[in-house]
Amino acid sequence: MRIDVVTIFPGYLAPLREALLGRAIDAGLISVAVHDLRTWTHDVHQAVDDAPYGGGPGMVMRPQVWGEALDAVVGDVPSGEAPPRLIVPTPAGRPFTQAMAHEYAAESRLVFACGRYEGIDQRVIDDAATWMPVDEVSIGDYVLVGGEVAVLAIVEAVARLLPGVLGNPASAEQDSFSDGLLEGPAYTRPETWRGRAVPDVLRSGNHGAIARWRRDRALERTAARRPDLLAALPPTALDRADRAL
Ligand SMILES: COC(=O)COc1cccc(COC(=O)c2cn[nH]c2)c1
Repeated sequence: MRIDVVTIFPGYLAPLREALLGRAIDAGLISVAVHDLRTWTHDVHQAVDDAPYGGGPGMVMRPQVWGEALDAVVGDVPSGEAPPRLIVPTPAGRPFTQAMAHEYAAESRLVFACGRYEGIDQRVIDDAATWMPVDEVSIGDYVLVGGEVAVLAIVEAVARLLPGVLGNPASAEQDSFSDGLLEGPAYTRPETWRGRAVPDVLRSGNHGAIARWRRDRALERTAARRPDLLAALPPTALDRADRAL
């Protein structure tokens, strides 16, 4: 997978080259190119923003700069080849989910546009949408200073789904949300720690009982923390034993 990121703070994306993702890049599973948006400014101040039409606080990112940047970064899409998907992290976006992470993992190329200030001039999005799919996505209901942190989160969530990136692919299959529920509690040695023992069932070797116990804990946690996920489950997802909980 080829990943391009356009940002005014390229250094913010350095963590992509660490650890797991760094190894995936070295293994050639992912290529990451980070581009400084100011490359496409032409004034001495390298201005990337300007005052908002209609007034109001803050600044808006200029369309000319972004337009040239995306033209250059995306480049000419060879005919017959699918264009890359442009992903723009924004508080006003569609919620990013594990299902979307799987969709993105199937793409051969992703381009990320990191907005700042009050955002990018809407015409950049509207223009880009005429020649590639554009997703405005939110990683949560809060406001960051810029899209870079969101790109780190999205790239990590997507990259770990790519074959060969995770040492143990099974753990991606048993992710939280993979069965629509939150992951339950996990334990490792020692058997007792600060007077707290590991639940006996987990040491029983009874795999049926262990699976039941884990599902019960996942259902309890989901009901307590994310009743919305429980409500969204298809009726067939809960068996009789689940309902008895
Ligand atoms: C068209 O899109 C834009 O103009 C994006 O502009 C901005 C402006 C400020 C901050 C951000 C970064 O995203 C978030 O804060 C965010 C994403 N998820 N949850 C919070 C992006």
